Amino acid sequence: MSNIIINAQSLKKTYKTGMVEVNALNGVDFQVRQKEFTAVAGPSGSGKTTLLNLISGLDTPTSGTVQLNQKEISSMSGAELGDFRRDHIGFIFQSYNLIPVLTVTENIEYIMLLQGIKKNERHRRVKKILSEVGLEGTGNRKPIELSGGQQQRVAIARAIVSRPNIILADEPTANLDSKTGRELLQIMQTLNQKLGITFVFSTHDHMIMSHARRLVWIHDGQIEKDEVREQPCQGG
Ligand SMILES: Nc1ncnc2c1ncn2[C@@H]1O[C@H](COP(=O)(O)OP(=O)(O)OP(=O)(O)O)[C@@H](O)[C@H]1O
Repeated sequence: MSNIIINAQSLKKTYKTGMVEVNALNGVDFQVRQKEFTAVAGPSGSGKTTLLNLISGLDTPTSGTVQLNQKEISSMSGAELGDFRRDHIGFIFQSYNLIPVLTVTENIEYIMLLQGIKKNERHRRVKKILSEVGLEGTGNRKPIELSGGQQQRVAIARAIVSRPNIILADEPTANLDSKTGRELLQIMQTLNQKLGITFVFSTHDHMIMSHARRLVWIHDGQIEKDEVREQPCQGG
C-alpha cells in the first residue's frame, strides 16, 4: 500500500560475541503508515533498539528486508543511505546526543549545514523551531546550561528542523522525570498532528504507551501484540 513508509519483512538479527550468539530479532514483520504515532514497548533486552536500528539502516539485519519510502535500503550504496537518512529520518536518543561544544542554535543548524541550506533560511527555521518546542531565548546557550528536559527539546528541534518525514526515537523520555516526559510527549504529539511527521519510538514508560495510538509489543525478539487504539489518552 502506498502510504506505508516503513516496511520491514522477516527481520532477523543475530549478534555474535565470541562463541555466544544472541537472537535479538526472530523474524519481525513491521509496517508503519505515514503520520502514524507508534510506540514500541517491551521488556529490557526484547529487541526494541535493534528494531529501530535496523529500520533506520543504522545496522544491517542478518536476514530480512527493510523498505523506506518503498525503497529497499540494502540496495542503496553507503552514500545513498547516508543521504536518505539525512533527508528523511530524524533521530532522538535517550541520552540527547547533543554536541557539547556547540550552542543550541549550532546544534540545531548542523544538519541544515550539511544539506546546504543558506544561513538566513537556517536562522529563520531555528527561530521558528525553538518557539515550537518552547525554548525561545536559549539559542546561545550550550547544552550543559540546560535541564535534561530542555536538552531533549533541543534534540527534538534538531531532529525535525531538516523536515524529515520519519522520526525514530529510542526511549526519548527514559532520563526524564514523569512531568517532563509528559511535556515532551505533548510536543511530539503536536508535531505529529500539525506537521504530519511519522513517529516511531521505543519506551518502557506506561504513561507514554497509554498515549500512543498504536502500541507494538515486542517480547524475545518477536512482535507479541500490535494494537491500534481509536482513542488513546490525550497528552497532559
Ligand atoms: N551490539 C550487540 N552485541 C551483542 N548483543 C547485543 C548487541 N546489541 C544488543 N544485543 C543483545 O540483543 C538483545 C536485544 O537488545 P536491544 O538493545 O535491542 O533490546 P531493548 O529492548 O532495546 O533493551 P533495553 O530496553 O534494555 O534498551 C539483548 O539480549 C542484547 O543483550
